Amino acid sequence: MLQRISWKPELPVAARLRRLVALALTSGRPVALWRLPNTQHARLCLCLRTDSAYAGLPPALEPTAPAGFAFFPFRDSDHNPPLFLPADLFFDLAQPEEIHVSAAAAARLPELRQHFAALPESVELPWHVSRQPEPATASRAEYEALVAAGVAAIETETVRKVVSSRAVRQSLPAGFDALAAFEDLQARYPNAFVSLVSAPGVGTWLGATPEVLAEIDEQQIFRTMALAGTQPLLPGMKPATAKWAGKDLEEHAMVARYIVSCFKQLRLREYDEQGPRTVVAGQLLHLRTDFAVHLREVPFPTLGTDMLRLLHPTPAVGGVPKQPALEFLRHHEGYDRAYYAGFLGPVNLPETGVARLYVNLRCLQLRPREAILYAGTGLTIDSDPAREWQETELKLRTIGAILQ
Ligand SMILES: C=C(O[C@H]1C=CC=C(C(=O)O)[C@@H]1O)C(=O)O
Repeated sequence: MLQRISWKPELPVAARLRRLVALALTSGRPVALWRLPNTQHARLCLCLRTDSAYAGLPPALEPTAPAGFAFFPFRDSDHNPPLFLPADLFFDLAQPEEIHVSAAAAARLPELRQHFAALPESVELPWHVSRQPEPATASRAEYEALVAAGVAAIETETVRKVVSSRAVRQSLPAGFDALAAFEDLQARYPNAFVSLVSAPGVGTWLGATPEVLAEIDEQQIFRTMALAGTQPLLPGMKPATAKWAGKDLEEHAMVARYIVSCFKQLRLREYDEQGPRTVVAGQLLHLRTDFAVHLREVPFPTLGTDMLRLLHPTPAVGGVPKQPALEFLRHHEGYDRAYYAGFLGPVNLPETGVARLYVNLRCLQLRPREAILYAGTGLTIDSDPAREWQETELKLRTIGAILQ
């Protein structure tokens, strides 16, 4: 249980946010900031017990599970530890005069207040930097060869779909400020889940993702979505009348069928399926099918937890069948995705029983002088290497916009 306390009400909100982030970073602790889609205010979760932030299994989504923020890699490895930041301090910019603290934080309040007060006004934010080497970045020819290898694997029926991806390194513009970039992302992409996560051993990640992985809302409705199929949103275009190629429809259908197969594994028939329909994500259009289960109407209290563990990674970021597709990526992709295409979001924070986990797409990793941007594309038998390269270029623009 978190308790509310008054916290420096005289400080302007932006200054208070910056200083709370500084409180975490200057003491080597992890911190997560996020803004839910179609909401106004960001939230912050700060964890005082750094050792307890490293998780094993994906988080439980039941109301009895700890309150905190999950940040999971695409695949489990010692290099990219899964994180669950138990909420010791929670700050909601909608209620800026107070913060919520855990019992552990309440016991250390004098020390925290002192540290906070001692921070200089224009404190430098020492963002965490990943200890992993910079990932290899594919040239156009290398990426097209990867796509061709993916198509060949589909032709030989090793896989039916695989999502290839690449990383790009870009210098940071002079005076780049991650908190200002987080604000910029919120303004640019009101319907995205916008995040800024910084943790020891993990580094610092910024993103604006359109894809829900597993959500339980205030009405106790479990939701997930199939999001796949991409085209640019051109000026004057009406999303509802967008035409889709067979390749996009097929790529999308494989994700939707996979979600249905997860429900089937759990022997759950009472799900609602809507779509596919065209949705806007920044300057892109995607095909989306929404799935919902009314948890109050099915005797399945662990559905969210079980679905999360079955879903990740979905064929929107991995492939079909799952294991051969992941093997293909391990052998051919040629770089470490780290937290790109992993998942992130709050669990029981602040509302008990509400969890919102998203796929970490349209994201970048921050290094001292550069950013590493990530993007991928779903391949089917009809994929054309040049078009898939172009699609990664388009997807990179979403997060790349904050580096201009
Ligand atoms: C893998 C990514 O997007 C996924 C989500 C939507 C559309 C996708 C596609 O059309 O390929 C991808 O499955 C990415 O943005 O890096």
